[in-house]
Amino acid sequence: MITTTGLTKVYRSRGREVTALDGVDLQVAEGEVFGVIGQSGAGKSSLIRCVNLLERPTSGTVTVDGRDLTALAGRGPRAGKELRAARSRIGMVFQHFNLLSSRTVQDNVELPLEILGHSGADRARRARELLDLVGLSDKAKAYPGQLSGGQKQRVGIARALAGEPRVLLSDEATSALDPETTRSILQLLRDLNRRLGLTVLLITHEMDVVKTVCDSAALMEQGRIVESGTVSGLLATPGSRLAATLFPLSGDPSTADRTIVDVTFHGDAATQPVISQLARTYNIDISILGAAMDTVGGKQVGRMRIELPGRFEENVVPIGFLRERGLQAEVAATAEEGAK
Ligand SMILES: Nc1ncnc2c1ncn2[C@@H]1O[C@H](COP(=O)(O)OP(=O)(O)OP(=O)(O)O)[C@@H](O)[C@H]1O
Repeated sequence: MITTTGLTKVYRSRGREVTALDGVDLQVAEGEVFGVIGQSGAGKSSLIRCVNLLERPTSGTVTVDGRDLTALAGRGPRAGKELRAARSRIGMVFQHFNLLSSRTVQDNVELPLEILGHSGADRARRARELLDLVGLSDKAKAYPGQLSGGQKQRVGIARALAGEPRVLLSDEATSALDPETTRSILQLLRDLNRRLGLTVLLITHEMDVVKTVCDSAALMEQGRIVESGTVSGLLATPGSRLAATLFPLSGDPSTADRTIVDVTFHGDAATQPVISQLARTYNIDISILGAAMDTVGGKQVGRMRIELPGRFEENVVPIGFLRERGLQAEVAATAEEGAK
């Protein structure tokens, strides 16, 4: 649904150049919630602003729903009109809501429809439907100043949906909200994704956001995507930094008389009593040093750090047993030798 190839953005100001995007190749599949995570300055905002051409990329292409937006932006006066039409099919939700304080909630939601030239009656009907969808029917006549942060963001989401977009871009939509409100807004995005088949690309600096709603994720650093994939695929990738950050584990490294193994559970394997089977089959004592289980994108996943008695060579068979049962089992770094 969204593809970028070699996307580059270089800002030039006062003789200085800042490369915010450095050849980003991104692929977001239809109907998924895709999260881009990274620290401040990694280039996340530049990426999302280039995806809907709010910002002109320096080079590279952006295709949304089969339309090459970069080509539309480049073809003279008519291009502006075509680009606006294509953009109306991409909704955008902002961190600070960007509502007009002098307009009522309903008038804020109607705004994009006004710009698209819909009649008054049509606009009002559509705005009421959208407010109903985001659970704010009773606030139609209120002004933004009378709403809580979460309610303002619901208005922002209703407005983003006015043009019946197939894609929703979310720029840190929950960063200004408290944890409980964050959860309810993420739940709303998830519901909309499912009910409307909406593809959602969101950027965030919060791992919890990725954990709660994303099917896929990418890690961004210094203008580049350094890891990306489905969350369950990343969890199954040895050495994945995203997986380790989603499920951090602590515990000392393996030594001569013990082997420390990090086990990743996902899919069917997450619900099987594999650890007790392992202990029984090989008659070994297993210590659990740390564990993090959670629901990611509606599926149970998790990681566990366990200790097996004896050095690595003596535990090859038990580790094979875990892998045979569909679990990812990695030996944590040994004190002297580094990772096996
Ligand atoms: N309009 C601009 N002019 C010049 N430099 C800019 C501009 N916008 C962003 N940058 C620079 O580009 C780099 C990436 O910024 P960007 O805002 O895309 O990152 P980010 O990951 O979204 O960070 P944050 O979460 O802090 O917004 C930064 O070094 C930033 O200073």
